[in-house]
Amino acid sequence: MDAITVTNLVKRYPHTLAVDDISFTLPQGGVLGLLGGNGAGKTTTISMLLGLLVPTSGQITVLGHDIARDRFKALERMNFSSPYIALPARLSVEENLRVYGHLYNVPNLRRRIAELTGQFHLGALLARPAGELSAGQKTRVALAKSLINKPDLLLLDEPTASLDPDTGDYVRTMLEAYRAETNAAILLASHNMAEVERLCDTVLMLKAGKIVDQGTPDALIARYGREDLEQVFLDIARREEP
Ligand SMILES: Nc1ncnc2c1ncn2[C@@H]1O[C@H](COP(=O)(O)OP(=O)(O)OP(=O)(O)O)[C@@H](O)[C@H]1O
Repeated sequence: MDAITVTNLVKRYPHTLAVDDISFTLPQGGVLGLLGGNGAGKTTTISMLLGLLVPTSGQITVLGHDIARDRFKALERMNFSSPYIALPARLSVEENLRVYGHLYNVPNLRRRIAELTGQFHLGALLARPAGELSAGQKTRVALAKSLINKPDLLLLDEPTASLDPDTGDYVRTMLEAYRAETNAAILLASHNMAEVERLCDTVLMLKAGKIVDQGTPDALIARYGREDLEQVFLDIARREEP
């Protein structure tokens, strides 16, 4: 079964066509990269996949459930991390993980929190209010929260944006291991092309809300005659669209 099927999705704001008739699928176990410059429509697309924003038109099916009618059935099997959605600031890191764990009805929550504390090196942060953490520390907590219910689908908006190179590399290794262990599907919006090349098996290039190219990172690099995805991204960003 596909983890995500999006058909003719449109989101129109009063002054902007943020998502302009896009269609794609993400198979279970796949990792899909959503790429595009600032304002291309990545966050809007992710918000619609989560059911936080209502599409102007189009259909979204997540883990077999129509998001317009049945989103709570899908939401319990998915999770997300985004720098744009803050964790409750006054709760400690541990309280945050506990609250989210209860929201998702996680069995053996104490053990799950201990596992994530180890994986994300959160031991020294557990007692601190989430609002007092540095950007990179918040990102690590948000990623731990995103795995609390062992989701079958993980939506990640800029998952490593504020992490130092060492921690970013560690987190990428963890995401690869999580996918390999669980066959989860991952949708990743990122401006880090090396990260996308490493993690994603398929990439969608968005520009002004439209999919202007797509393929595996290797196929795109070959098609544009380039050496890496960063150069492909620049070619696409700088060309005039018809
Ligand atoms: N709440 C809103 N009201 C009006 N327009 C919006 C709103 N949210 C986003 N937009 C517009 O929709 C377009 C897509 O924005 P979106 O945040 O999805 O882009 P993005 O690809 O995630 O960009 P970035 O890389 O900068 O995060 C932009 O032109 C933006 O100005």
